Amino acid sequence: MSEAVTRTVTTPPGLLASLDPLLREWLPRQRWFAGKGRPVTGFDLVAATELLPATAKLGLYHLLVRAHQPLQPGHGGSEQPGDCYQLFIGVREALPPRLAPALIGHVSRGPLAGRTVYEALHDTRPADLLLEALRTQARVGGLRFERDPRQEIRPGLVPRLMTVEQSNSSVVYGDTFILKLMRRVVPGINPDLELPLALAREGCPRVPPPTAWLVAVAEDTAGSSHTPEPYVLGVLQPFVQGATDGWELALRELAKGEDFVAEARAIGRTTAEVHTALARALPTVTLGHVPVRALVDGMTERLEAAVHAVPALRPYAQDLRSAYTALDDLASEGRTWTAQRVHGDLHLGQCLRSPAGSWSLIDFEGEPARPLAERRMPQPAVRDVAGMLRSFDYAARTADPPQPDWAARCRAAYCSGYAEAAGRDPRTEPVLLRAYETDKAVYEAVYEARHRPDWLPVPLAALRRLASADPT
Ligand SMILES: Nc1ncnc2c1ncn2[C@@H]1O[C@H](COP(=O)(O)OP(=O)(O)O)[C@@H](O)[C@H]1O
Ligand SMILES: O=P(O)(O)O[C@H]1O[C@H](CO)[C@@H](O[C@H]2O[C@H](CO)[C@@H](O)[C@H](O)[C@H]2O)[C@H](O)[C@H]1O
Repeated sequence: MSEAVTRTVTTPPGLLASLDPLLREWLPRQRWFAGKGRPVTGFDLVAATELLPATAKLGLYHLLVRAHQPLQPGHGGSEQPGDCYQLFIGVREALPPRLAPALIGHVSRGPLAGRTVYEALHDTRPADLLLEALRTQARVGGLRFERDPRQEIRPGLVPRLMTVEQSNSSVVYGDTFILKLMRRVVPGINPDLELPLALAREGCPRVPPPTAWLVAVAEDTAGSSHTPEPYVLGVLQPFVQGATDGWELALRELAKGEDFVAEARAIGRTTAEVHTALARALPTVTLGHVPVRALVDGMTERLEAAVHAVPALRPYAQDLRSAYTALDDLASEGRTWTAQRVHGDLHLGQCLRSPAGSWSLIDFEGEPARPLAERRMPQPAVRDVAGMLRSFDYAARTADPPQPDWAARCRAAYCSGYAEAAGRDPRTEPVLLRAYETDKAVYEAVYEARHRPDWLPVPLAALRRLASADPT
């Protein structure tokens, strides 16, 4: 094992002020920027670490910045603290043409005046530096690069930034590892590291085990906690070579007019294996009437907020509420459910099939918009099942004409596969399943209205079905 490299570093005063006007314009254009639709009016520096001095030919700064954004209209027009983002700022005299898409801008004042700054993850040297820091377990300023000492990282793997649509940014190293760098970050334990680590300890082969990770200790004055909790900023894990994700595969089969039942069954088995391992690895709790009431209240609140944000939901709202009250009624009759840690945002895109045909699950951070504490709470495993059932429906609706029978066959096969591996069939819990499917489709309606309005009819069609007396 290599010795940890510890460096203390200082960053030039006035660094953020000099970048401010450029970042205000650049940040909202990034796919991973969570505050779309509201301008950025300024920044607070949460942490800054110099990874390469800007005095050299190539400089590199690691920044955690909190973006100020005015509140939505109707909230008095004042500003809220806003989200904290992880940025990798490269500094050069001028950008070579291959880095043109990475340009942030030309700095006109302050310590970097006259230099060009850019998104450094596009560049080989900064990406190399991150892997090397993880390999050597470096400590730089408040940044801690850590790794599982049992896993080897070969030096010199060639990096490439992934170009897929994603909520964070990932760099693939030599088709051997993938480093996911979180963008919107909050202090505290991130389930995207916590759950794969717990699954690796259980020996669950269905989730790539974290090889190394990056955390930061930073005092954030906007945070409520006085003892600063570390931020989990990145996770390195083995890259599944030649993998196809379930979404891509499902669409391909649909286009060919082929069934997807064998794969749906295999994904069901995989989900159940992961759930079983999570229930062994981390605490489970029994949900009685009081916690179920809280759950139902949460679902109802999300529905009310969604109806406000997406008026097209209004005609179904009353009937959808009944999906939640039915669950509450069961709980008041004395029914209880086991809750455990779950994936939290499971859909076909989170299932990877290796060329040999085995499935893995990725991306355990949960629905990014929900608070961390909520994402880490034990929940009925049916929640993930509901997410997958929604995903088969999504896939079937991209076909022209939509293929509801295809979806129904996949949904049944998925539940059968789940039952084979878990020893319990999610369909024996129709009330719970309907409540969670409704909650997910409500989330999707808001997500689509915000990000992909053309897709809004997909969750709306599902909500129409779920609002009917027989939602099967
Ligand atoms: N271990 C892995 N092996 C191969 N590809 C992966 C792996 N992990 C993630 N990917 C690819 O990277 C994409 C983004 O990963 P994900 O964890 O879903 O990031 P995000 O949360 O930013 O959406 C996935 O859709 C998948 O294509
Ligand atoms: O990309 P993330 O994993 O953060 O998830 C978000 O985006 C997903 C879309 O990319 C969204 O998923 C919805 O669309 C999928 C098809 O593109 C479909 O398979 C899912 O079932 C559906 O929920 C996801 O909800 C959102 O959190």
